[in-house]
Parts: sequence; structure tokens; C-alpha cells
Amino acid sequence: MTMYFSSISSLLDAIPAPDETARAAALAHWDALAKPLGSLGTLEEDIARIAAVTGDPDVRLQSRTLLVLCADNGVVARGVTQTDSSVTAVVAKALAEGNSTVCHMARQASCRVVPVDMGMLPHEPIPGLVHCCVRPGTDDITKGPAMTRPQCEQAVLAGANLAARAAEQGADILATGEMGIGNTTTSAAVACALLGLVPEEAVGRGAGLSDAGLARKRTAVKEALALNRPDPADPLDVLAKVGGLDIAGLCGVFLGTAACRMPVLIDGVISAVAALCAARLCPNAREGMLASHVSAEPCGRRLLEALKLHPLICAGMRLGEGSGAVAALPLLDLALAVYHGGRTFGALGMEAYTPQEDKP
Ligand SMILES: Cc1cc2ncn([C@H]3O[C@H](COP(=O)(O)O)[C@@H](O)[C@H]3O)c2cc1C
Ligand SMILES: O=C(O)c1cccnc1
Repeated sequence: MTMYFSSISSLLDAIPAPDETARAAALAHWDALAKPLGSLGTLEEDIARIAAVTGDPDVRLQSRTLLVLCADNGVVARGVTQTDSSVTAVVAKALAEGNSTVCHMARQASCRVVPVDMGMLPHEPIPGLVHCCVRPGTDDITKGPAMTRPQCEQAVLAGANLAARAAEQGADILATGEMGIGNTTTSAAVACALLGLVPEEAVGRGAGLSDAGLARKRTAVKEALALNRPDPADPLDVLAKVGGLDIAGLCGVFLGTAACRMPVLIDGVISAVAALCAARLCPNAREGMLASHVSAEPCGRRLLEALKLHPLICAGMRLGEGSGAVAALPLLDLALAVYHGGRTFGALGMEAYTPQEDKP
């Protein structure tokens, strides 16, 4: 794969500040349209956010790509999931064949799906799966670190390079997704470390878990944090010790899109945890992030609050694969239909009004 970024420092250095002139132009255009000021809420904010990150108020989202990073997690050995790790490869194959759940949504939303092996256990060849495998699954975080720091950095850079390649191929926006049995455990551990939460506040049932399984999962997260002692001030340390290759890769996707001045949709908790790592590594990386939905997992809302982002959808979704991110695309299309086609106050012979001038 073409290397666009070869070190974490060069990647972080490549991330520009947002273009506030473009954001102001987009917001001014929303305000000129004949509708109550700010009445499309987060949709207006998001279109302005896209203008700020691209530097262009003429926002277009014709070409969309969903990157689904697939990886396995050693912590599955602790009985923290309903299914075993073999399901990661089964779903990765379905993603590559256009048959997994998100593929059906992506077709409807005119979004290309790119599944990527970031660190799956050995599996049968899967035609169409992009190979970026850093190592075949992580180690069990309750026994030691998930991976080494260099491996974590390699995954972050691979994610950033995937984003850069999508940008080069003409993508206007990226959606983030993942597939990796056990990754709601690693995500909860990363969320606890970054947000200072106790496992009870972050750990949920993931893809489905009994009460006994949920108790095991909380214990596993508690033990992983106590043993590895990740440094909350060092997101790469947290990712390497209690994260996963999918989360590290997604962190890189968020940094890479920011460096390429491209907007990017956050999906559920796994994606949001990666987004928070990226924002902690480089605050300007937050500027192009759009929150699609609030995951039903316990730390879903807290992660978005920490990112200071408003979600477009609150539907109790908890699927992964990038399903929430893809679900937001048609909403952005609706917003753009108004943004580009809506009549201005002037065109309708009305006087524009400003927030300062309340009219009766
Ligand atoms: C058939 C199947 C399809 C999925 N598609 C996404 N996930 C979701 O569930 C996994 C996380 O949940 P946990 O931490 O409980 O393993 C991730 O792979 C996520 O994408 C799936 C899970 C399953 C079982
Ligand atoms: O929030 C998510 O993305 C999620 C939740 C449960 C299972 N898989 C993904």
C-alpha cells in the first residue's frame, strides 16, 4: 500500500486548523435560507463542520467510503462474548461479498464498503479484503498488554494511510466501522482509562451477553486496567495496553482524514473511543468528525460528550460494522438538498432576520 504517512509525528504535524472563514460562510448561508434560524440543528452544524474541515462552503458528498477495520482480540478467552473469534472472519467475508448487515444499508446510501484485515486471526483467503494485518490478533489484556507500542503505531499509521488512499481515490467523506469479536470489551477498557470511569459505567452487553457474562466482562476490564496501568495522558499507551488493532487503526483513520481535510463519520462505541484517542493526540483532528448516533452501550453518550459532538441519530443502535455511520449519510443528503436547493429569504421577498432581531 502507498505510504502517505510514515511516522506518528509527521501525521500529527500534517493536521491543519479548521478554516473558520469557510465555516462562517456555511453558517451564513444556512441563516439566509427561508426557515427558522438554526432549525435543522445538528445537520446545520455538521454541514458547517464539513465546510471548515475542507475549507470549502460548497459542500458536496458525492463519493462516500466506509472503512470496516477487522481484528481479533485475545480477551475473548475470558468468556466476555457470546460468540467465539471465528465470527470475525465469517462477517469479514460477508462484508467483502456485500452481504453483511451494513452492506445492505451502504447500498441504499450509495456508500462503498471497504473491509480491511487490521489484525485478524489466521483465516481462509477472503477475496476483496484489504490486507493490513499488523499481527494475528492481540494478546489477552487481562494477562498483559494487548500489543507492543510499535505495533500500535503501525496500526495507527495503516489506518491513516487507508484514509489518505480513499482521499486520493476521490472520497468526499469517510464512514468508520469495525468488526472484531471482543472489541466492546477493549473499547470499554480504553474508555475507562481515558475518561476515568469504573467498569460498571462503561461495560455493556456488546453483541449480546448473559448476566454472568456481563459480570465476567466487568471483571476482565477491571483486571486489565489494574494490571496494565495505562497512562491516560498517553492515548497510544492506552491503545497498546488495553485496546485493539481495530481501535488503533480507526484512531489512525480519524487522524488521516483530518490530515487530508476530509470529513469522517463516527459510528458506535468502538469508533467513538478511537475518535477520542485521535482528538486527544491532536485536538484539531476533532474538527472534521461527525457523530452519527449514540450507541446503546453504557459509555456511548459519555464518549460523545467528551468529544463535544452532537449525534444525528438516537435509536438505541448497537450493531457496529459502521451501520450508524452509514445511517447518517441519507440525513446529510437531506440537509444538503436544503443547503443547495433551499430558497433564501430574499428570493421569497422576505426580510432576512438575525438572532439579535426577535420578530413578533
Ligand atoms: C454475527 C455478528 C455480526 C456483527 N456485526 C457487528 N458486530 C459487532 O459485535 C462485535 C462486538 O461485540 P462483542 O464485544 O460482544 O463481541 C463487533 O464485531 C461489532 O462490530 C457483530 C457481532 C456478531 C456476533
Ligand atoms: O456501539 C457499537 O458500535 C457496538 C455495540 C455493540 C456491539 N457492536 C458494536
